[in-house]
Amino acid sequence: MATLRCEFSDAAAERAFLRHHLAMTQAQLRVTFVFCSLFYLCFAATDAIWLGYSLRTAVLACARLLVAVTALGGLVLLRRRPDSLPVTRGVASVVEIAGAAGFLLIAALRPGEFSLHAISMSIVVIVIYIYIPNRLLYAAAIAAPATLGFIVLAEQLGDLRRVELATMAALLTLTNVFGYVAARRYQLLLRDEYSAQTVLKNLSVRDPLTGCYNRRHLHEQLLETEISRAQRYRLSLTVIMSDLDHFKAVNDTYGHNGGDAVLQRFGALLQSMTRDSVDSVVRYGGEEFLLILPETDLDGGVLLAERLRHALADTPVAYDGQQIHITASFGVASVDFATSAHEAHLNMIASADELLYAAKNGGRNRVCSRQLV
Ligand SMILES: Nc1nc2c(ncn2[C@@H]2O[C@H](COP(=O)(O)OP(=O)(O)OP(=O)(O)O)[C@@H](O)[C@H]2O)c(=O)[nH]1
Repeated sequence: MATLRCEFSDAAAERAFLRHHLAMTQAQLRVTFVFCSLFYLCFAATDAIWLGYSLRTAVLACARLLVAVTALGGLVLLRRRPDSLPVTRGVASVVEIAGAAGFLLIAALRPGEFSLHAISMSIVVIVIYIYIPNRLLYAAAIAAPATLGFIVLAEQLGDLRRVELATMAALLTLTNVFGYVAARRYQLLLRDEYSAQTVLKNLSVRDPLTGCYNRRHLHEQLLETEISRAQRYRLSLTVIMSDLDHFKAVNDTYGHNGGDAVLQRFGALLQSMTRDSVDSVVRYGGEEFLLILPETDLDGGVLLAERLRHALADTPVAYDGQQIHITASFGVASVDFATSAHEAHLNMIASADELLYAAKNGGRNRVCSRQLV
């Protein structure tokens, strides 16, 4: 975790976290924007009371309207781009900047009430840090300069004694510090909770030895999701069933830990040579692994299986100062949902299993494949 930013150090993990919370973030932004618009608009009444109906009141009304319009424009953008992280972040930052700038203008045009403005400035700072969900760094980069600008305005335009000004500056600095600390704690809490959820989820869907998906996850979700997607878009889907050759002999020669090391290496190889977040690697049985390859035709599946076969056969597994030579056999079954019969996919895994055993019977360390029609 990056301490100051309070974000995951790993950019992919941070993105996944933000995606996970995107709907909640947008809902919070919507409520906040409506509230902030009302807040700015309602206080137009106090402008009229303090300044009467003058040009200044009209300028103030425009400034308030501008903040409200920016916030409402943000609402429209969020509705149009509900899946976009950059848009969500950008909208949050722009509304924060507009709110802070609008408030400074209001304070400058009503210079007689800087003590009251200081209270409102504290609220603005807290809203920026905590109420509007945004990157902590962005919030700090907006709230701190806005506070400084406010103190300069108070010094230039406000009718304040030195001691009053110093107290105001100290209180507003503290508001920033507390706002930052509170926001940081909240961000930490959200990320801790997300990490715990991810660990639990991983425990329930992954095999602890190899980190590959487990068979339960395959049957509960993976397979159905990929088949429905391929059916809907009339795409190809390929599965590869693979099994280490003479694995029992590895266990007998190097012990169970040696066998485990080979399984881990094979699992890692399968994961590293397939596409992240697209292909799925499942530990199907003891030394049997299943690969699900969306948008891949038979030729692509065979090419990958051959690459995997060579990679495993060419690189012995290092274990306890020894080199374990191992090979694997592969069965590749593919369905083209644009052309195949309606029920062709029903026996995909069974077909890949049959092809795997054909490869075993054919002498092992080989690939057998078939297009299912
Ligand atoms: N170390 C270890 N061994 C396992 C694990 N799961 C299954 N096995 C072993 O894997 C071996 C599988 O042996 P067999 O089914 O005879 O297959 P094989 O020796 O690979 O022979 P072929 O598949 O015909 O090439 C058995 O000895 C199992 O005990 C595991 O998690 N760790």
